[in-house]
Amino acid sequence: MRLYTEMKETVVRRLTTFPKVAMILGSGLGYLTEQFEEPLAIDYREIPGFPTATVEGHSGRLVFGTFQGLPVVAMEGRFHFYEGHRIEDVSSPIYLFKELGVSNLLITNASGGINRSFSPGDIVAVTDIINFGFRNPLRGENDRRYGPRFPDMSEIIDFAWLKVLKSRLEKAKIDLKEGTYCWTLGPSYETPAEIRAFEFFGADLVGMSTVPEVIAARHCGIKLLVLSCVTNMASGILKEKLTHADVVKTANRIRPKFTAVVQHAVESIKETEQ
Ligand SMILES: O=P(O)(O)O[C@@H]1C[C@H](O)[C@@H](CO)O1
Ligand code: HPA
Repeated sequence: MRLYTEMKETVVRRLTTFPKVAMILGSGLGYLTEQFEEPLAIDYREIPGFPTATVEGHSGRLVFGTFQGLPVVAMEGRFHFYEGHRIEDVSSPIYLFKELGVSNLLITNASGGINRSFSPGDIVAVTDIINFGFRNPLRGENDRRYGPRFPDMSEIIDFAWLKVLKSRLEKAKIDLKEGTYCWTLGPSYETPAEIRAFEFFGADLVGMSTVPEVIAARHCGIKLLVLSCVTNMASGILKEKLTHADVVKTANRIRPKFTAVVQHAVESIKETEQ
């Protein structure tokens, strides 16, 4: 699509190395880019056709650099449908990554825990998704250069990548849970009745992002891993009020653990390629 080529051209003018790995950093998780060597930040407003990030905890920059010895790019802040973006704009960064030659994408988010065995501060590898946002970024004409009209969704993540990550984390004694993420539109948090319904349908986590990005990544064939930070128990479970300030606070509290898990996730890419 012309738009993605234009985005790429603008970005490429500033780059010396093309990224191999891309990351989307969820609410309060943008601090990860502090670990990048030789960082280069490009404001979303400089990229033609790129939406702007409006949510607190999402600073709105693409940060390039080296992380664990690999060339990477991270979105400090993502686009949510509830911000008023068109659904195809929410997923547009994925196609920019594809144009840049990215092979592996790590999507992260903050979420509410529905599964009672989860606690705030847990990190969960998302192994499946439920689209209760009822929007699909592939609606409209299909651009066959990126992928098929009807992409398969039977395995949303790269399980070989997850397997290596799990074995590394086990050795490092870092806990990683697994679960299904359910997307709701937001921006209001869910009601307790909605959470009971999502639980009935098999959801372990609830959040307001990620699913459009996953669909786009599957469409264009980028290897994917999804890590969710449980920032709170979902509505009604603990009888407490939910606030975005608390979401960002918990994401910050687990900074060392989250950073370590992402380091292992990127190291794992090297092992899956051996
Ligand atoms: O971008 P993510 O999914 O990490 O952010 C979550 C969902 C909402 O945007 C916000 C609610 O607190 O955090
Ligand atoms: N619901 C939806 N999105 C979220 C939540 C939640 O409980 N926590 C963080 N993002």
